[in-house]
Amino acid sequence: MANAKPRTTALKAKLFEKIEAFRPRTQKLNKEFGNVVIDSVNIGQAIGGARDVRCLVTDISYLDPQEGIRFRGKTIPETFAALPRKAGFEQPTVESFFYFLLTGDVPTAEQALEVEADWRSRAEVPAYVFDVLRAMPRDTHPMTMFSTAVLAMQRESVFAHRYAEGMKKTDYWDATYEDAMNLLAKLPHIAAYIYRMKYKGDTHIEPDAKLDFGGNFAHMMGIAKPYDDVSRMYFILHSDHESGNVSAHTTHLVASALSDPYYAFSAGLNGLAGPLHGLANQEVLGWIQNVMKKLGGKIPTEEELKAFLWDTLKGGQVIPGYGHAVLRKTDPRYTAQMEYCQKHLPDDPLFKLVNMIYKVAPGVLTEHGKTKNPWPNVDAQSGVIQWYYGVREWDFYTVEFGVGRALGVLANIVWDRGLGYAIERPKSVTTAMLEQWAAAGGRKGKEE
Ligand SMILES: CC(=O)SCCNC(=O)CCNC(=O)[C@H](O)C(C)(C)COP(=O)(O)OP(=O)(O)OC[C@H]1O[C@@H](n2cnc3c(N)ncnc32)[C@H](O)[C@@H]1OP(=O)(O)O
Ligand SMILES: O=C([O-])CC(=O)C(=O)O
Repeated sequence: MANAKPRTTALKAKLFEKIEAFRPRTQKLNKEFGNVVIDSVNIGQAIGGARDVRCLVTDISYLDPQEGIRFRGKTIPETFAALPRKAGFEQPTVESFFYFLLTGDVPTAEQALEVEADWRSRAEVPAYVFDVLRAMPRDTHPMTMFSTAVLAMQRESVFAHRYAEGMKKTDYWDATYEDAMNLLAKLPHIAAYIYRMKYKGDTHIEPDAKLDFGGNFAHMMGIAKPYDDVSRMYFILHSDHESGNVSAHTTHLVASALSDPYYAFSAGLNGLAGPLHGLANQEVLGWIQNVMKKLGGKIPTEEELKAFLWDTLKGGQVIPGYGHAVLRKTDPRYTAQMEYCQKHLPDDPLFKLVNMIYKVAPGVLTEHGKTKNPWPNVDAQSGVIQWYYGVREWDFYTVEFGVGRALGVLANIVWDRGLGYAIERPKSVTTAMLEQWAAAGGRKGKEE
């Protein structure tokens, strides 16, 4: 079994201190205030995907419908401003961000370097993972490959191993942390391997031990600067979006059965692969290319774009990259990437087209009258940047999203185990019960 040796690092020691200090807050709330009502559920929510039901807890990020995401209390610009940078980097390292996400403290440059060294020591991908990937048909979707690679490594799980040996409940967080760190350290290599196996003639670039997470990913992808900074920004922006989104919730749910982080994250990736969630970023590129193809390769006018948006809606399809289950304004992750494009690729034709969609689509969606949020989400802008730097195989984009999302969902399940969260098991009811409660004006008795 690889990577089974328990380690002590400053990050782990700090995390332990934080978890120990936090536990009494959760325990007190649960024991003394467990009956305090914080929400109620109506029939629309039971049928409609539990929208807005407040029944999950996380302190790692919070999504305000108007303002967008805050990581550990900081907005996106505040987060990027606060984190230390290495000389010559425009963006903070993923390592510094992960330290922040996990502990809530902004690391010093040295503390971020320690995470770098720690991940480096765990980065070797077992050879059988590549064998598994190579055994799959080459036209398999890269998300299927990515999720399979993660699942294949389940045999490495420190959590599963120690659980079988009778690990104490108070140690669950420790084994989860070890798995999370082992897994994170390997993801850039696995993702880049899938990319080059599928799209670059099966030629591969070995990792460079001197590089950080984002830098090494760019290096193994075979893409020159500033793709390293692009990757750092991309992974940080896509990391976490509180707990209710499909990938975070799935990871949390599966881990609540004490399935180890390999099982849980692989499941989360399968949710991210849905077109209403992470896969929307590949759908956006596909949709744009369709517009251009229909117009013989030329950039559409605003009127042509409007007509194409209506065609999509009348065809019963969604406009990918627009709308959101929680957000009611332009996603600040969209804005952050738009600002990057304005600075680095202002004249790119695809960027101009995406800006044109931003000008036209909210009006069309508002007139269409269905969506509660006509504004763009993160997926509307991310593909443009990848395309510009040469990653034009858009079915790969969700794999990059998944590498970023790992940071958030794995940090969350470490804390879940630290705070002793229970197995998740909401109650289901039947349609006949809903009809009965609808006729009675609510569920009055406690009979069912
Ligand atoms: C990283 C991420 O996961 S961000 C989201 C990525 N997904 C996309 O961009 C796909 C396009 N967007 C959507 O499908 C939706 O807006 C979602 C899935 C993101 C949110 O879904 P919901 O919370 O159910 O949205 P909402 O309450 O506004 O939906 C109401 C109606 O508007 C429709 N609607 C919502 N967004 C759109 C859109 N972009 N285009 C067309 N119709 C839309 C819904 O399909 C629904 O129609 P229905 O009543 O016929 O079922
Ligand atoms: O919050 C959501 O439901 C979807 C989303 O934007 C994300 O997970 O990044």
